[in-house]
Amino acid sequence: MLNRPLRIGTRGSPMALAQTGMVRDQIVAANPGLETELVVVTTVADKILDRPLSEIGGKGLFTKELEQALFSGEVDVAVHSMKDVETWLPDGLTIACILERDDPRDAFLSPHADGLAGLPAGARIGTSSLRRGAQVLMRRPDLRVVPLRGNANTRMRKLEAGECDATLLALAGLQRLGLEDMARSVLSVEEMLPAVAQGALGIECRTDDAVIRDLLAPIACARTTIAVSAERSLLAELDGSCRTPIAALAQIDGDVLRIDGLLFLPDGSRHWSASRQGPVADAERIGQEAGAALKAAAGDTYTRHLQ
Ligand SMILES: NCc1[nH]cc(CCC(=O)O)c1CC(=O)O
Repeated sequence: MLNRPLRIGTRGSPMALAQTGMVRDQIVAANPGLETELVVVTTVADKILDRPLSEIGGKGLFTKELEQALFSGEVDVAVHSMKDVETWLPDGLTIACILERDDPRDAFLSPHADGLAGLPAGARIGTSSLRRGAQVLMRRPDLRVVPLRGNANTRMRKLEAGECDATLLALAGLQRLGLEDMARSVLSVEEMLPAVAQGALGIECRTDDAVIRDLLAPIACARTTIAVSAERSLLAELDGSCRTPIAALAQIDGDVLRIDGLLFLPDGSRHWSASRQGPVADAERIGQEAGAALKAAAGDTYTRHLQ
């Protein structure tokens, strides 16, 4: 047991604060009497709002400052959207706990249509996500993708102001903000395969901090941990840079895990898909094989344009 308040590090965006509050409630419910303190840490992703993150480059744009706060002891745990956690963590830190996944799908927001199919040719989809942009263009090459950055609230404001005709946001994020009514529809995973780990929250801590790990263990979700490990193995195999549009979703049915992955050229003109399934116990290997299959399918194009 910890005889002082648990210091919980979080980004300061409305979505980050909402989800960290939910995680804190779960930690306290599992550890009655534990006191907590939120520590808001500003990351590069919160500071640079006028350029796509894929252009800013570098790894860990959402996580680096939180990880520094973990190393310095300023915080004991950091709450992340697993989607924002880089493929390889720094030595000494670990994701000690992944919580039960929320809906991994993307929501469609637009004053003009109920879904992608309802948009007229030339309509502008606002997104700075290479994955969403490439996937939209793959299905509707007649649409235009325009950059749209900022947190979810900012993006909705820009949509209302007419900077674009439609946008896509993670449904889980909208739900955590209590704004799921803003969604005109939810895109099926066949129409828009989600990002690796979308909808899953994780808690990072110092690897050797056994006291903290014991506090977190009871709220971990085994199924989500397995699904996310398969998806992250796919990502690791592709060694994705932030210029690489990749989508992947692992789903568990009984003892069987199935993973679907997609790799695209950013303009959606080409794509490669791979699916694998097998026993849940082999999650990492299945993810890795699907990643290897994607890489092999893309061949030269991968080495030249995507790596
Ligand atoms: N890139 C920012 C980000 N990181 C995680 C989510 C959504 C919430 C989640 O996946 O847990 C979002 C916003 C979005 O994509 O709409």
